[in-house]
Amino acid sequence: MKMFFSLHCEINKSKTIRFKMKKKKSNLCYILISINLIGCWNKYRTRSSTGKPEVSKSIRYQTNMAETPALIWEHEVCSLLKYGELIPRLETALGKFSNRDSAEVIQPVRTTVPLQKHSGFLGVMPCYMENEGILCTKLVCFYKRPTGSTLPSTQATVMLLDPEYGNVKAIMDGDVITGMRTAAVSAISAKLLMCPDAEILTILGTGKQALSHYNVFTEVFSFKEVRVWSRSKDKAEAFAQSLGHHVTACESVEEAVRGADVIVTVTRSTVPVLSGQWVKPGAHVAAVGACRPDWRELDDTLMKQAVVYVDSREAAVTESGDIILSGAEVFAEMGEVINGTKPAHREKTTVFKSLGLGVEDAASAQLVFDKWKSKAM
Ligand SMILES: NC(=O)C1=CN([C@@H]2O[C@H](COP(=O)(O)OP(=O)(O)OC[C@H]3O[C@@H](n4cnc5c(N)ncnc54)[C@H](O)[C@@H]3O)[C@@H](O)[C@H]2O)C=CC1
Ligand SMILES: O=C(O)C1=NCCCC1
Repeated sequence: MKMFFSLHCEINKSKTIRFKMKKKKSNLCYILISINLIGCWNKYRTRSSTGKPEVSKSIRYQTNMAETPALIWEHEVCSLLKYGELIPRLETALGKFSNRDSAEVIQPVRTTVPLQKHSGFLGVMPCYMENEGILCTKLVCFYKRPTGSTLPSTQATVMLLDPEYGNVKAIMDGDVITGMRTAAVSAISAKLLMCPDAEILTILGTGKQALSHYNVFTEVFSFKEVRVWSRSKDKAEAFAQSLGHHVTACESVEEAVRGADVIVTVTRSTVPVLSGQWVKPGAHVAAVGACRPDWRELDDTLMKQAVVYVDSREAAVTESGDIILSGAEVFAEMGEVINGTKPAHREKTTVFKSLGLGVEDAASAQLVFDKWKSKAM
């Protein structure tokens, strides 16, 4: 085995020898690979019989045989991901993203494939963080569901890859990651942009994102009052009751947002639901829905009176109907505020338009994987 291996390396290293021995090399490589595979399989079998089906990295190097990817299910992601650890990782990731240094983050605007027959989209969200050795992609389907539909409006899967070998290291549930990282980023926006004495939180929408936003906002901040609104009063009441007695269900958007210091919009609406005329001057709005260029949650009045922050400038002018159709100017990325290169106008009415970034998924997935590995050891 040893003799064959060194010969193999020589051939790989020297282009001249490769060229001269071309015919021989391909035959030889064939034999070498076969022998390596047999060697590898023997090692694999030995380990399997001891209960640990893993191929060592050196064997993988010779054969390009990958370890079996870890499968991390929803309940595991749920038990591993905690806002206390997630928020600092996301702050770092957003700061790096806004540096536009390709060794830190390469993350294009997501590719979106229309699923016309099903009124939905497949979003492909890759991200490479070279300095941290993180290569990740999320696949997320999201839909415009009709009223009363019980089908999920978003479903996601996240894949972590080894950037050197190209194999998949882990496939994990993406729904909990999407719920938690989106809410955590909104909480970061509020930490930076809401008035320091904020007392009233309003959540418009009562779905998955509404719940994750309620969870993180009440974990990180101490609001005196929480209000929720849904198009159906019954739904708003059921949601409020599921959260506890201190949450008020409101009949109209206006009633829910008047006087609120922080407003979270997490609806599937494609037309404006929140009007600037109801928003208290100095309030902070975290706008999470309306992630298509022709979808809206916020009206022109609000978009024009607010200082607009985004997660990504490129994504904002490609994907956000609220920004594109209102003609509002983007003032800064959240990462620029984190880096101190743009100010946080806490005293003004602010909108954080969230679209969701692959870099947020990458940072979250790496955190899940690190914790999963340390638990498995
Ligand atoms: N910015 C980001 O990173 C992310 C954004 N999203 C978006 O956030 C929004 C909420 O997502 P989920 O909570 O997962 O969805 P969900 O389906 O669980 O909840 C949606 C809520 O919106 C309400 N709703 C539906 N149509 C409405 C309308 N026309 N007007 C007012 N309310 C309406 C529903 O009753 C429900 O309360 C979606 O638009 C989704 O695409 C989702 C994930 C990440
Ligand atoms: O970032 C995400 O994940 C999503 N963004 C907008 C639409 C649904 C998923």
